[in-house]
Amino acid sequence: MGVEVRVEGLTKSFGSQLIWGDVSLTLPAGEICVMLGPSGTGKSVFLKTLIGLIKPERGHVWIEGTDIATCSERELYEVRRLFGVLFQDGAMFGSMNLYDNVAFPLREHTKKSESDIRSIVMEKMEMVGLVGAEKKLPGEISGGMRKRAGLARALVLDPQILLVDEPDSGLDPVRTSFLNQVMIDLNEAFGATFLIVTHDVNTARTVPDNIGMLYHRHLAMFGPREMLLSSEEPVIRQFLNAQMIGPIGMSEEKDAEELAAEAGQELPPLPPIPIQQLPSSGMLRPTQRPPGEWCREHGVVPPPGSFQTNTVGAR
Ligand SMILES: Nc1ncnc2c1ncn2[C@@H]1O[C@H](COP(=O)(O)OP(=O)(O)OP(=O)(O)O)[C@@H](O)[C@H]1O
Repeated sequence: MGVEVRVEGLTKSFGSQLIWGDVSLTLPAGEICVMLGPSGTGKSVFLKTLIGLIKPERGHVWIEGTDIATCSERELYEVRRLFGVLFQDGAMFGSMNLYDNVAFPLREHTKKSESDIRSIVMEKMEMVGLVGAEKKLPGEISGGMRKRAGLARALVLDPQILLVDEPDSGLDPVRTSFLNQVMIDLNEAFGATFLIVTHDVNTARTVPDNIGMLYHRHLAMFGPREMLLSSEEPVIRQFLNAQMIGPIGMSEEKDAEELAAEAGQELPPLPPIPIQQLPSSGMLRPTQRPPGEWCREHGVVPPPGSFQTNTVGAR
């Protein structure tokens, strides 16, 4: 079972540049969360702060009673064992074949025998659909395969928390869908807590249990998927529906002139909320809520056509 990550009042600047301030949210144990936001809003900085690679000026990141933001190096080393991380480019060693890349954390951090290492590596390679590619070098395979190899490597130490930075960058929509399915199946199998940073609106709409969005140096919203997909909040509505009308412009925020030019323009209606993607087993994951449950519990009427199986992006 994954562990909860509780973020309280987190603030980070580089010099005089505030990246984001007063960010508070909880990644619930075992759930899949997605963090969205226009380019440059500090999503990668947020991931790095969660594993203590970047120190915030203020705030806390609580994991099993340890505050990553203020703990000692020794405590940090211990807590980091709970994490698996997939960086944007897969961060593979170019001169090592995939087998050795995936085996690397086991050889570095454990005293396991080579035969134990082999069985773990092959198990994870199978989970991400890479059996048969063990001898290939990272430069000889596609971007999608590199991401899956990175995922296999992030899993070998059985992490309780998995951080994934832009799994879809550079992938076509079909490969993105495959990778999403792999992550959902892994969440079902291991129950780790997932945080996925993405720009892909379809991924954000169909994969996670919760969605957050960083915008304009703060956390604009964080909550259950159905809450954000039914939200009328302009920034959330514009981003999750990939629309041009709204407060977000090319340079993050539109200026007064741009906003005035849009005054009176009618916003398109909210599109239907798709069904959340299921694991390959076809059963709900342990932390997955039935379609429409959040809306019913909160008296929210979802947009017409919501939760019908034929919605684009749903299975
Ligand atoms: N180590 C650093 N020192 C100084 N500034 C940094 C550092 N790391 C990131 N930044 C700045 O922080 C801001 C946020 O960067 P970050 O990469 O987190 O954005 P992002 O939301 O992940 O963007 P994208 O979606 O384009 O990947 C950028 O302006 C970046 O230049």
